[in-house]
Order: sequence, then structure tokens, then C-alpha cells
Amino acid sequence: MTSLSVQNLSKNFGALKVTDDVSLEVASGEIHAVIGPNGAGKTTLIAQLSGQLRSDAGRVLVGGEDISQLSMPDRVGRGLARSFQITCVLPGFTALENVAVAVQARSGSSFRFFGRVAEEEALNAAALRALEEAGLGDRAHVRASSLSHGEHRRLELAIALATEPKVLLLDEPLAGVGGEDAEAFIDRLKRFKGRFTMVLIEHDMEAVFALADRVSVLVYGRIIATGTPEAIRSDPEVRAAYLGEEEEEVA
Ligand SMILES: Nc1ncnc2c1ncn2[C@@H]1O[C@H](COP(=O)(O)OP(=O)(O)OP(=O)(O)O)[C@@H](O)[C@H]1O
Repeated sequence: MTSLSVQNLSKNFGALKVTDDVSLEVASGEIHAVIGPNGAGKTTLIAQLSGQLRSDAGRVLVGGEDISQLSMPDRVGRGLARSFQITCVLPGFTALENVAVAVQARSGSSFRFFGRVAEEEALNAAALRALEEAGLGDRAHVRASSLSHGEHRRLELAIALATEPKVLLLDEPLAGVGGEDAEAFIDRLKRFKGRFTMVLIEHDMEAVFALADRVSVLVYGRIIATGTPEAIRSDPEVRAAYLGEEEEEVA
């Protein structure tokens, strides 16, 4: 399985240091959560990892290979997938079509071998598998525009799964998902544990403490602590900077 190594990453927007010398070692199969207050730089960090943003300094290694200079599609080709905080699906397409596009993008011309009809069947079969894994198999033929918010999040997950990731970057997968939907989503993510390496950004502390093997805390672009959920929960500096009283309710 594939590990992720983040070495001294930095990104500035003008005079603002948004990520500042960030280093993380994420072991194969680990779920590593990155938490921190609004504006701490979490989404920027994910964008640097996925290749959406070029870093000003630092390196990203996947399975020991330096991918820092690769474009976003080339990083996807190396097994690095991102599930977006901002929905990136085509509303007029069905769930299946949306995922099939992702499968096709991943596979390039490899399905062409089969001929046109068989190619479409193979694409759809792979897309349906990803939808089922994301818990959306029974909504395959529904237009994305008719899906609920929670279903949208599952569709984004299916799109990421369809790229057969080795490392999956999840940017607030639970944003706007509440109640039972959130619980079901957490359960589903739990089932992926050990199958690929995950970096999870999430404000929902219940989800973070239920899923993460280790947690890093980002404050003003800097990692102030990394450790097990238990260690992070009881770290006085983390409590002062971020978790505070709110987290008491979760504990
Ligand atoms: N393209 C950009 N140009 C200028 N400033 C930016 C840009 N993108 C982000 N920022 C700034 O960088 C800082 C960090 O933003 P970022 O979205 O990475 O934080 P975050 O930790 O993900 O926040 P949240 O938890 O609210 O999603 C913020 O002050 C934001 O305004």
C-alpha cells in the first residue's frame, strides 16, 4: 500500500503565509485527519497535495515517489484522488454518467480495446461498482440535480473511488450532511479503512475522532501537534488553540 509524505510545504498568497513549513508522514492505510480553525489553511494544504495549487516550497511524495512537479491529472494517475468540498458534478447527467466520466478519464484508452458497445458496458459496470461502494447504487439513474445534499456527497465520493485511489484526500466530506446521513457516511468511510491511505479534513469532531488513526492540528498554517485522537484531545496547547470547550460535549 502507499504512504504519503509531506515535506516542508508552504504557500503564500501575497503577504499571507497560508501554509507554513507543513510536514506530515501518513503511513500506508492510515486515516490522518487535519483539523484546525476556519482559515487555518486546511483546504489550501489539500489543494497543494492534489496539485490544484503549486506550492512555493516543499515536496509531496506518494509511495516514495516525488510528485511535487506533476500536474493534477498526472497525480490522479499516480493514485492520488481528491473528493471536493465544492461540488464538482454535472447536474444534468445521471449519477452513473458522472462516475463513468471519471472512470473513462482514469482508464484513458484502455477500454477501447473492447469496441464501442462493450466499452460503454465496461465503463458503466466500473461506475456502478463505485456508486455501490459509496452507497448510491440504487440512485445510479437519477440526475445529479435531483440528488439530495447527502447523496451529492456520496456521488463525489464515488467519483473519487472510480479513480481507484491509493491515497484519498477528503475535504470536508460531511459538510452540510446531518443526522443519520452523517452517521451512515462515517460508517461507509470506516469500511474503507486500511484499503487506501486517507487524509481527512473535517470540522465534525465526532467524525474525526471516530475515523482517524492520527490527527494533526493546523493553526495559522502551521502544524502545532500531531498524535492519536486521545493525545490530541488532551493536549493543552490544542485545547487552547482550537478544541476548547466545544469538544467537551463530544468527549
Ligand atoms: N486564492 C486565494 N487568494 C488569496 N487568499 C486565499 C486564497 N485561498 C485561500 N486564501 C486565504 O487563505 C487562508 C486559508 O484558507 P483555507 O481555505 O485554506 O482555510 P481552511 O482552514 O480550509 O478554512 P475553512 O475551515 O474555513 O474551510 C484564508 O485566510 C483565505 O482567505
